[in-house]
Order: sequence, then structure tokens, then C-alpha cells
Amino acid sequence: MSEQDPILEVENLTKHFVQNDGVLDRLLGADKTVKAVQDISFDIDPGETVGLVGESGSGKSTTARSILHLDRPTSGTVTYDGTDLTELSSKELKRFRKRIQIVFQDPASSLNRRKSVGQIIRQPMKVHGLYKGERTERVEELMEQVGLSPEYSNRYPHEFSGGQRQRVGIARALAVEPEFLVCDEPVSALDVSIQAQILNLLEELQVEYDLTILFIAHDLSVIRHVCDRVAVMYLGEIVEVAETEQLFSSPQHPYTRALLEAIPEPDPELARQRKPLSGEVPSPIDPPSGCSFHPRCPNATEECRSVDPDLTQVEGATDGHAAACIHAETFEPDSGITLESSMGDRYAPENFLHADGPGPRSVEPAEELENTEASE
Ligand SMILES: Nc1ncnc2c1ncn2[C@@H]1O[C@H](COP(=O)(O)OP(=O)(O)OP(=O)(O)O)[C@@H](O)[C@H]1O
Repeated sequence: MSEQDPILEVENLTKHFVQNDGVLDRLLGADKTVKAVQDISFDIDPGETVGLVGESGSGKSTTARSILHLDRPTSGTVTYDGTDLTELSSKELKRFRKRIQIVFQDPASSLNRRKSVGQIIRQPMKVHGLYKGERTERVEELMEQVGLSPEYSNRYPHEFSGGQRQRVGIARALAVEPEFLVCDEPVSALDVSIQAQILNLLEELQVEYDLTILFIAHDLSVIRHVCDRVAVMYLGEIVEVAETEQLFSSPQHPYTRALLEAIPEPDPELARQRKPLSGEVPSPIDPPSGCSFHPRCPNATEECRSVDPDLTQVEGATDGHAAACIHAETFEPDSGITLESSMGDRYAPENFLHADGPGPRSVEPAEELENTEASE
């Protein structure tokens, strides 16, 4: 880890949503509180890529939106480069957003279908009053950087494949030269054959733009080849943090172990030994007592029903490897799960690095469309 000050410091961040099922609930005061994010803390150093991983509903997107203040946090602070974002007015926040941009999961819904891709990429420059008189050239430059031919700038999102639309989403995020990129499941909606290309592209652009990245995913095998450090989220809480290789070689929290077990294993013998996690993430309206993972945990004891381990109290929580589990130290150091032997590791270096050549290439819309499957 770098010895510089963190660029982003998230401290005791909490985001609750108030939900009611209609007018009657409102009148009766029967509002429910969705505890989407519960008192989480973590730092990101300049130039680092930190992964946030967890099942659907664990609070990853809400964390991202709260960091960007697209949703105002209920409590806690988000400090970016020494500025407490919770203190900023809406106008100051708008100015600030030039520095932090987001790439969304689903490029089909996050791009305005009535605008050409050129207009879409140009929009953030207009909002922030940048590149006046040079916007057309900047759009062309960005399209080339993300591997799209500028001659297609007048085409509309539906004329592109899913992978190409995500390239447009990335160009839009980079249009104002941000320092920090939040990538919210940027490849989850894409066909597997396209995922490595987009991850490659992000890796190249990270170097070019000197970016710090918060990378959100539910798939640990994506995280492994993209991130320096990982925070694992369950039901609104961070349950384990570690440098990436450490997390994979000696996961400490039973939930992290379960996520590793969930990675597909082609060898039937090894697949049989896997113990996939049963059940679903409980409702954040009424989370379980004690350790919130205890109802699904294979190692849970009576104590886990009442004791709620606080990650921030665990040694190494800010600069090393820490897990919020009272039994963490009793587990074997090695999980025995080898991703290298698994087809689940489709992002292994030989597949991942420069899967589509040494640099971003210009792709004809039709060419990549042919390579994508019906899922798009
Ligand atoms: N605006 C909202 N109002 C009420 N509840 C919400 C709202 N946004 C999110 N939630 C709830 O908060 C919890 C966390 O959702 P969130 O989208 O952050 O999880 P996630 O880990 O990003 O999952 P996914 O990958 O499915 O998006 C979920 O139970 C979700 O239903």
C-alpha cells in the first residue's frame, strides 16, 4: 500500500431508506426503515483499485451512490482529498462531481436512447463548461481512446452492441478528466467474451488518466485480476477487508469463503466438495440479531446470535487483513480453493491481459455485434 494520505476516506457511512407500502402505512406511521448501508468505513489510496464485492442486495450500489452523494448519506462522512463531501452545498457538489465519475452496470439503460453517442459523450463537458470550442475534437479523441471509431459519433446507442455501449459509458465518464472512477458492476451485463475486453480497457485507461477506482462486483473472479484490495459486503456491512491475494489465499470470514465456493468449478470431483451458500440475503428492514450472517453461516454458534463483531475494532481493519467474525482465527489459513484450476477464473492473466490486443482498437459496430450473444 502507498504511504500517501488516502484520496477517499469513508467513515461510519450509513444509508437508510424510509419505505411505506401506501397511504395507510403513512397515516398509521407504519414506515419501515431499509438499512441498506450500516456504519461502514474504508479508505482508498491514490491510484489504488479497491473492490467492493457481495451478493445482490448487500448494499454495494447504495455505498457508491452515497459516496457520490447521488443519495445523501443518513450519517457518517465521505472525505475526498481532504474535503468532507457531506458539508458541501448542492452547487459545490456539482462542481466536485467533475473529479469523481461513475460507470454504470447497464449501458442500455444508462445511456439516453434519444441522443447520439457523440451528444452523450459531449454532455458532461457542457454541464461542467469544459472544452468550449474543442468539444467535437474531444469527443473524437475519447471515442478513439475507448476503441470506437469516431465516424460513428452520430449513431444512437441501440445501433451498438452491449460492449460498445459500455465503451460509450466509459468515454462519457472520462470526458471531464476525472481523478476517481466508481465502476458499478461495469461488466455484469455483458457477454463473457466481451467482459475481458472492457476490463482491459479500464486497466489501460487507469494508467493513461492516473485514475483511482472503486470497482463494484458480485463476482470474485472479476475482482481478483482488477483490484489491489477488496472489501466484502454483507447486508449493509463490510465483513472482511484484505489485499486481494490475501483474501483469496486465506479468506477469514465464512461469507467470503462462501463467495469463493460459489465460483463455478468444472472438475466434477472438486465441484462436489464445494459447499455453496444456501438461502438469501435477509431483509435489511429486519436484519438478524448478533452477527447478521449467522442464520446462513456453517460455523455459527449460539454466541453468534447475540454478538455483533465490529470490523473497525479488529486489528488490521485499516491497513491489513481483518474479518468481522468471532471465529475467524480458528479457521485454517488456506481455503483450499484454487481459482487457477477453475474455469471460473476466466480472468486469469493469460485470458485477461490484452485479450483484444495491445491497445484499444477501433471496432466496427457490426463486427462486435457478431461476437455478442443473444443476452445482449
Ligand atoms: N431507493 C431505495 N429505497 C428503498 N430501498 C432501497 C433503495 N435503494 C436500495 N434499496 C435497498 O437497499 C438494499 C441494498 O441495495 P443495493 O442496490 O445497494 O445492493 P447491491 O449490493 O448493489 O445489489 P445489486 O447488485 O442487486 O444492485 C436492498 O435491499 C435494496 O432493495
